[in-house]
Amino acid sequence: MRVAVCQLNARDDRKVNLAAAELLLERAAAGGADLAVLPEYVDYLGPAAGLLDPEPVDGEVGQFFAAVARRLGMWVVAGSIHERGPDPDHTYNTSLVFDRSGTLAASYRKIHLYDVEIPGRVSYLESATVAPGAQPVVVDVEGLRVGLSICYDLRFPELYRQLTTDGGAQLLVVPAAFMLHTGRDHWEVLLRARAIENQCFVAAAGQTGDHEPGRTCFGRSMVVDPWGLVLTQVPDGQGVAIADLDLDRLRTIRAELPSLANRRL
Ligand SMILES: O=C(O)CCC(=O)C(=O)O
Repeated sequence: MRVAVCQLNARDDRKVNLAAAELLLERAAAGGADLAVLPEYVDYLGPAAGLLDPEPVDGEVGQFFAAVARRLGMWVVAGSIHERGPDPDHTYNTSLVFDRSGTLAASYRKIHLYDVEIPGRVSYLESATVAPGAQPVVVDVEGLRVGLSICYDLRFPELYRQLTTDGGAQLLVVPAAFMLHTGRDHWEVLLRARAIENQCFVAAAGQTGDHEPGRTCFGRSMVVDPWGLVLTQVPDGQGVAIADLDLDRLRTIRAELPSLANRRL
């Protein structure tokens, strides 16, 4: 299984964002990727006032990614989009997974919402406009078990443990828009920790660069192997990085260092 992580700088224009995402997906497909992962909020990253009416998963944005997946014959994790929420004031932050025929194979609503106040650095109250999901999701991608998550979820190891032990995950995907302030110190450490402790591959696709209003994202999208080694990463700016997942290596690591089997509950 060949996996691509696509690093994007989404702005406040849905049409422009979708076109940029499509270009990155085309690069992933040209590189032979079977599965490509896009970042969180691939449809829109900008002032709340500029957000178009949020749609259901089969709205225009969903249909757009379905068509791209079908045209490229590639699995696509449309990182996350603004899904119509439970009331007019709240959306869901939802990841969509399309198979090679463009059929929606799974969707996952971000469970952990980013409500953080670091004076002078980060001020974010995601729960003011987003309703949380409640259901962890693992999807079968041609025999590969893929656990879904979004951005801030990365700080909650119990979610990934559940995806792995209950859901049988072998690959954990993390679409994100990690900010520069936290990302530069925490992003890679957290991704490698989730990979090591769950003995899973991790494919993490981040937003990069500046976004209105005043948000700068860290980027550094990467694929990590179950030993915690970074197989590939995207430098600053938009781009794609591709890695082959060797499932024999995953099985060997789990057999030789059986920390999942050695858990004491
Ligand atoms: O956890 C972090 O540091 C960043 C999380 C974030 O930006 C998000 O969930 O949108």
